[in-house]
Amino acid sequence: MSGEANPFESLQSQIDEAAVHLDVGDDVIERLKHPERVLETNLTIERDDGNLERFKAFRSQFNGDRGPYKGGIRYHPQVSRDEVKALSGWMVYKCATVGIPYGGGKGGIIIDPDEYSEAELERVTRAFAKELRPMIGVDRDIPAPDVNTGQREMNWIKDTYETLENTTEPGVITGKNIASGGSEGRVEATGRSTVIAAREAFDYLGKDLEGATVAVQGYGNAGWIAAKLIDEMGATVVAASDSSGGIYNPDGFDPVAAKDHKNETGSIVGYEECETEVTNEDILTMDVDLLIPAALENAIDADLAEEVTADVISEAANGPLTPEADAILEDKDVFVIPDILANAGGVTVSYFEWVQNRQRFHWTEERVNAELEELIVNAFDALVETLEAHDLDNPRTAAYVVAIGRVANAFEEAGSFP
Ligand SMILES: NC(=O)C1=CN([C@@H]2O[C@H](COP(=O)(O)OP(=O)(O)OC[C@H]3O[C@@H](n4cnc5c(N)ncnc54)[C@H](O)[C@@H]3O)[C@@H](O)[C@H]2O)C=CC1
Ligand SMILES: O=C(O)CCC(=O)C(=O)O
Repeated sequence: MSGEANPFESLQSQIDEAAVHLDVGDDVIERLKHPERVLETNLTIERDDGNLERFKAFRSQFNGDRGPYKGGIRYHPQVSRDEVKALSGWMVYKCATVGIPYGGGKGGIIIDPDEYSEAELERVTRAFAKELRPMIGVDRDIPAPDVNTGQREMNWIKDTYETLENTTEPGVITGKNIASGGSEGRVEATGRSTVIAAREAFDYLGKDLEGATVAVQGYGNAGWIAAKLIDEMGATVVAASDSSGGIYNPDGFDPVAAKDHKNETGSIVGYEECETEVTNEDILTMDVDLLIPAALENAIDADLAEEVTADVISEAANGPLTPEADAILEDKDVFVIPDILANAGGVTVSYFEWVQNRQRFHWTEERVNAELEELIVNAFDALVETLEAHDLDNPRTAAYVVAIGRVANAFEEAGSFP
């Protein structure tokens, strides 16, 4: 977590903003602002040099009213209990926004994966999977990738779970590689929904995506795929950054070649098509039509928000704006597609993966992408309908109005259990 804002408090204020537009009791809203439970655990593994090292890890199960808890696992030095709580809450409202039958969860380990060998990371991951085993399950809680985790870690968790449970249950985790039961299109899904949502927003605002300029903060799974796909849609990616710095070419550059450069050198910085190096702040305040923050929370605070010049922001990252920044951008008429819709492609295709695992069946990539497209477009339409029906200015508030309504409805319909 970067910056000063506490993401859990940001989540709660986003819920409060929407709650005033809903006919849901304060007691129910209060329930929807806190996780049901949080596991805090310590993982001790043997380093390659024979010494032991301890890592703190978390799994937050925020709300299960609409289905099993669902959400990724993050490896990062700045993981914290409150960050994991916030991320798990955003999962609840994300799944409700796109209408998939899940609640929300999220996990994380306080670790910088760059400092450890692959064998050490496998031991840490398997130790975490052992701790998670009693609380996860195909109908209970289904983890997935997030920052610094991917197919490799998901495969290890699946294998540990199945070994300890003496079963084969690939649907206990999503984001696996294809051979281990993964879905076509999952790797691309987060970036794909980010650009589908952006395309819909441009259409809604009467703006042309063809030739529109784009800046992307963060060039990992979500960011680089968004850059590649928006380029394929006819927009021009002029700037991008990763944790080492940023690159800029006013005429645009090839996002795939920039990714190749990152794969070869560890960073996009130095990519030859972009002679100009820029800071992350430059990227976020650049005069572009579309800004895609795809790194971490709190990337844009109030001060930076004053400087933002993009017309549309599509939030690939979770929680990239502080609440103060959100309010400033609303005043400036920047159309912000909230994370709980823009990046919902990841969990949506995770849902498709889980469905395929349960069916013991494999969908084509065409089918995955077509079903994803339909769900994201429908969710965008519901957001716009709510925005207009409630005369709201902030698309995030509209998304929360839709999502909280659905979660509260599921809770109230379930009745009370003594
Ligand atoms: N992987 C997924 O399926 C999903 C990811 N997300 C969100 O997308 C965001 C990015 O996640 P991934 O792409 O999966 O992670 P990743 O680990 O693949 O990539 C993260 C990228 O952000 C960059 N970065 C980190 N700090 C930065 C900084 N201060 N400035 C600029 N770049 C910085 C890193 O260098 C890296 O390029 C996170 O907020 C995550 O929660 C959301 C939905 C699903
Ligand atoms: O694929 C999933 O289940 C969750 C992805 C995730 O962690 C997110 O959407 O933030």
